[in-house]
Amino acid sequence: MTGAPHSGSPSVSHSAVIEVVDLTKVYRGRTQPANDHISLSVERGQFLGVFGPNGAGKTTLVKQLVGLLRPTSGAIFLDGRDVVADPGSIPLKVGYYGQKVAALRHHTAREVLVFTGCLRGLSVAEARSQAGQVMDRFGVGSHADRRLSRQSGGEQRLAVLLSTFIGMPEILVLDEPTNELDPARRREFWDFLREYVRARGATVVLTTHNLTEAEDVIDTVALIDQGRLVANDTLGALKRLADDRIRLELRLRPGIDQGIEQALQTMEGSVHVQRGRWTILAPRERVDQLMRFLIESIGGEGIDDFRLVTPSLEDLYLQLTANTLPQQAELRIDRVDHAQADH
Ligand SMILES: Nc1ncnc2c1ncn2[C@@H]1O[C@H](COP(=O)(O)OP(=O)(O)OP(=O)(O)O)[C@@H](O)[C@H]1O
Repeated sequence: MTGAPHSGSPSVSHSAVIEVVDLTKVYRGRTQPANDHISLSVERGQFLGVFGPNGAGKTTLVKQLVGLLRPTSGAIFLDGRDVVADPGSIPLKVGYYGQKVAALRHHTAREVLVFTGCLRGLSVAEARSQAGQVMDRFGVGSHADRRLSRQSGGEQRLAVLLSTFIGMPEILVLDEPTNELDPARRREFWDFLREYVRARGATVVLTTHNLTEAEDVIDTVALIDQGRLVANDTLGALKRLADDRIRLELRLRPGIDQGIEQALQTMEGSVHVQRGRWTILAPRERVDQLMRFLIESIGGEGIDDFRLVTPSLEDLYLQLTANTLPQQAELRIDRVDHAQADH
């Protein structure tokens, strides 16, 4: 991806809780920067989603935000304080969840939560009370007093993830928080996070590959590709920039596809077929006509399943990272049959 990032606001703001200024990180022994001149800001109460392909530089960025990695050049300010020169206040202000839990394996879930609370200035009684509440909510109760090393991967991560919230820090930096959580706990986590942010007025920076779930909570997007910030704006602004066509997803009963394929070619808009699933992108004003056409030519009984959706964060992501992920860049192509292209 080339060119300046799309941004609707100045990249650095003086009212920001987090300011990243021209940040570059080159790991020892590497020539390619993992973060390449990144500047962005996060306002108080804002929820920033940081996205990008594997190896794009997301973890490198968030580790520098919380003082765990030293920038090669550039600066980071938390509430106006230079993170590199003055790292002392970070643990009090920031709840950080990283991807590794190894160091805590010999402690129980409850200990991890209570220790964290005490480090953030709570009394033992208050830390115990907050730990009990959050563990009850996530059903940790039965294994709260077992060492993490004797718990499953998901249970270990959940305990460490929940410790992020103890002491109610005003800034959260969460690196892939829902990895390894089962679907019910993932849903519970997003609900909990939304409530926390509302109640605390918290500022959040979150990385995830789960764009569909993140879309419901984020305000702004930072898209990183090969170390560079390629897009930074509100979710709405970026989606409008990407595509404002409506997407019709359709699954037809076997044998129907052949009959309508030719007819669909005559329609305006993009058609994408993936192993029996049709995706049709149409301008908003043509959706009525498209639906009528499908019902008339196929009949309701020929349609197994369908949904009409506006472009998602995932569509936006695939479009903006199209240069890195060429096989997924179907949005602007008029007709691609992935079932054939895959072979
Ligand atoms: N300790 C390290 N030493 C050298 N290179 C590293 C180190 N950690 C990460 N890298 C490299 O820096 C780049 C960015 O890595 P980073 O972990 O920040 O990516 P990411 O966007 O978080 O990826 P993922 O989505 O896979 O977690 C990658 O090329 C990675 O191989």
